[in-house]
Amino acid sequence: MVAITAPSSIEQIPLMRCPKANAGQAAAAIPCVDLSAPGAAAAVADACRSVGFFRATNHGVPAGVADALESRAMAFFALPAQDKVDMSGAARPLGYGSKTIGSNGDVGWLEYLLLSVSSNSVKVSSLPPPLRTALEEYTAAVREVGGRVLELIAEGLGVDRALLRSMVVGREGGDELVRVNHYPPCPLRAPGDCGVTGFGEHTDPQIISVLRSNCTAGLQIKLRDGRWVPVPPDPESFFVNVGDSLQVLTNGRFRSVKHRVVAPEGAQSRLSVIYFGGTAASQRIAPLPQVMRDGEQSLYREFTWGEYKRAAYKTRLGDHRLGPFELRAAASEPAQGADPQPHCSSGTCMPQQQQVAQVY
Ligand SMILES: C=C1C[C@]23C[C@@]1(O)CC[C@H]2[C@@]12CC[C@H](O)[C@@](C)(C(=O)O1)[C@H]2[C@@H]3C(=O)O
Ligand SMILES: O=C(O)CCC(=O)C(=O)O
Ligand SMILES: [Fe+2]
Repeated sequence: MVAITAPSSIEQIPLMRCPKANAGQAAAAIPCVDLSAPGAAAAVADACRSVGFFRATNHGVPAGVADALESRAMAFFALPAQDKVDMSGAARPLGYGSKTIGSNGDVGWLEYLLLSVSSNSVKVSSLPPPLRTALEEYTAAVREVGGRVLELIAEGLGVDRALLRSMVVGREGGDELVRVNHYPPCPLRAPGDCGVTGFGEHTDPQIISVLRSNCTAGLQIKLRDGRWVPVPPDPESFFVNVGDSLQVLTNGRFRSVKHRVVAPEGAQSRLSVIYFGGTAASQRIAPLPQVMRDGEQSLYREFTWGEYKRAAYKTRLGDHRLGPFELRAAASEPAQGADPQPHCSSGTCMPQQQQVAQVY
């Protein structure tokens, strides 16, 4: 057993190895879409089909809105651990969390706030008022970006422009979340070619996710050919990813992208804010009839967002959550979900589970 002592509010977490991604390929692999350009709908649909992820520019959100949230959030995370819990409640799953993600044993080198933001009220009573205000302003702005992207996706798919947006934005009983993740600099070093896991590989269960980060790198996405590439940070852009629900709504034409975060090795923290656009619990998640070709069968059995969310929250982060809902082998990925050690070139890495058990 190796004792790891780390400074600051994050004391000890199991060391998990997060293989380094292929930096050389990043820029070319990540589509960039100017949301205000005439061809934006086709470009968004292309990006969702090919990668399931893109960088969005010309989104119309003033820099000050995100900057204000960033500074308020950093001030919050600098508070003593007990104050953060007292102000937000311990994550179950909403609230303040540190090192644990979800309730099924996942850990990462991070602390976070996970909030429900439907109808634009941040439902945590005792957050510092300036943070609450910054969160509400940011949420209103990022929701608009999400809504615009959903309109563009609908247009790109050739379905009614309002169809997807109305499942998420302003939807009665809708399920929108905002997550603020803080990854402090990590003093630990994983052996071989690996970093320390900030947030383990996973797909997002919702329809879409819209992410904004500060200048500190760490996010990686998995391309369709299996390669992991780092996402160069760009605080002026938003990064959009396809969630599991959109994969189903398009009958697999768009694929929810696997992504993960490696903890920062330098002196700077990573701060990311993600808006998750989910729908109402009663909403049926099934391929949109307008996208289906004649005679095309659904790849998934019928379910509602409520059913999927309940099932998803019983899974581990890296599990293939859509697996139990798939009807045909064609739609499936390896049943075990996360690769044991997908791309560690040193060849010395072990499956995460064993690492957790072994290294403390
Ligand atoms: C391990 C888990 C954390 C998560 C719920 C889950 O059981 C599986 C999905 C995870 C995820 C990933 C995307 C979002 O960050 C999140 C809020 C979500 O909706 O699904 C998290 C969940 C969480 O942190 O509670
Ligand atoms: O923090 C990040 O950059 C990504 C986090 C993430 O994927 C998530 O919270 O679901
Ligand atoms: Fe995610």
